[in-house]
Amino acid sequence: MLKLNDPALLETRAYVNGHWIENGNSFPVFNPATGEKIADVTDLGVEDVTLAIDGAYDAKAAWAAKTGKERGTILRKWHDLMVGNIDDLATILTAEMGKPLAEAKGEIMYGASYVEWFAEEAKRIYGDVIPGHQPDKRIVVLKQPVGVVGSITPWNFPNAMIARKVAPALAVGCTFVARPAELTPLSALAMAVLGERAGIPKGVFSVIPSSDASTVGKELCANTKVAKITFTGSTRVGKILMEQGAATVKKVSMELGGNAPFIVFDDADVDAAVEGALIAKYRNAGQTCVCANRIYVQSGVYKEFSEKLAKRVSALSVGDGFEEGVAIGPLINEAALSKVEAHLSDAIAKGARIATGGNRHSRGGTFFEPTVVTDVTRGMQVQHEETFGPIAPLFEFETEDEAVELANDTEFGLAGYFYAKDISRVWRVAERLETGMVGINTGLISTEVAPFGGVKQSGQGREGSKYGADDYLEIKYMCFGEIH
Ligand SMILES: NC(=O)C1=CN([C@@H]2O[C@H](COP(=O)(O)OP(=O)(O)OC[C@H]3O[C@@H](n4cnc5c(N)ncnc54)[C@H](OP(=O)(O)O)[C@@H]3O)[C@@H](O)[C@H]2O)C=CC1
Ligand SMILES: O=C(O)[C@H](O)CS(=O)(=O)O
Repeated sequence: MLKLNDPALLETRAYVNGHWIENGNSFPVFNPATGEKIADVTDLGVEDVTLAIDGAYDAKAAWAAKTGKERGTILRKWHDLMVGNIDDLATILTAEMGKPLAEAKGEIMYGASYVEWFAEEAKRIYGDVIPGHQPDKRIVVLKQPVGVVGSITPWNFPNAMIARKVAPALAVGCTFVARPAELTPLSALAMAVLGERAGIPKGVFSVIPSSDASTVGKELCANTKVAKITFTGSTRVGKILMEQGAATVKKVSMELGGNAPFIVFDDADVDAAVEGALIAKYRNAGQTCVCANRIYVQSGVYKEFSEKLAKRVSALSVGDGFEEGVAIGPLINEAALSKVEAHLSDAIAKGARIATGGNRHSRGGTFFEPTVVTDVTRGMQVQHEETFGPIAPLFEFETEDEAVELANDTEFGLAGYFYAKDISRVWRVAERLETGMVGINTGLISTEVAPFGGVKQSGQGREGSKYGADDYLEIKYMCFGEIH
């Protein structure tokens, strides 16, 4: 049993229209570090999903009629409760997802930062007044909430990925039905407990755990009361949802897969680049969409960088996220581990060499040694596929053009990183990278103040920043005639 200051935060019932419900069906949630079952969570069927959508639809008028300040005050209270319960929220998160407790606390603060940001933005959803096109005309543009939002999110950031969506949605007056990943529903349910305490009205925010993602997704996409689908996860599933949503012309926000290049130029600060690579690659054991998936190092610094990186990586501690000092937790499941091993064996078979790591960890289970692989070349899977694990594949390159061409040789375009000092090179490379986000001399770019999102097949829409509310708003143009 988890040791919580407030045991009520370990909620296993579904939260539908302000009611905590059980229906006799449940699915188990396991701790990936130990394999132990944490809890059995209510398993909702499509009829319950429809109930949640109906409730969100019925609640939207009154919620949108509140002032931005009134909605913002409730969101601010929600933020304060998340921060005030950070220890319990992080414990629940580490237990169900596996990341080290320090990273889990970081995620709680990161998720809460979106709630805080949009608590403030709620008062600033401005429209426009446009000079009329005829003497008697006056033109006004309103921004209005899209309505009911259906959300589907992944297991790797089970708090922040929901917070990054629900905060702007509620801030502008939308209502929200959240379906968390089957592997990690407890963080979402804890958010609902605190949302209820913060005063979010019944029906405005529901959490619908389910073991049947496909059926829930189909209902969210098909139900005409749902105005928008917001999704974070793989590009494969994002395409399914976009196709399913097309039948009712659903608005979509898609935060999809990544394949981030990390480029180290000859004029880089190599020590800084090593530190940047450590966080960009090994945060969440490499299970983030903005992880450095490919590391390109210019020949002049290749030996120094690869040796320094391998030395730092070999010292990373692997273990249960609750253990002091652990940097690398377990992978989420056996399938994730198999993908990591497949990418590694493919690279080795095609001539790559292991500089450190390369094996399942002696801890067993889904623990894997943080790994650095050198002599990686274009024909290997790690160049084109997202590994989603603690493997750093190093490619050597000669020229800037070669690096940019290699970096852009992917259907993905979420994040990209590079280290260089020459200011002209910095601008040239940053402008040429085909990504939605670029880290320059930094390996950590995620923040609520900036627009998070991708191009190409990494998705569409932006989350966070002054741009983040736009995804949840419609523009209405009003033309006043006969004004004399
Ligand atoms: N751009 C971004 O911000 C992020 C992108 N990702 C990407 O997602 C992948 C890893 O996450 P992962 O969770 O495995 O991705 P998936 O796309 O498999 O799952 C994401 C969510 O979609 C649900 N889902 C799966 N199939 C369907 C379906 N047919 N209809 C509706 N929902 C469905 C899953 O449910 P369930 O798990 O219960 O089956 C889960 O809740 C990687 O590619 C990663 O890059 C991940 C996080 C952030
Ligand atoms: O799910 C993810 O991978 C997150 O988007 C990564 S981040 O926002 O924490 O960088």
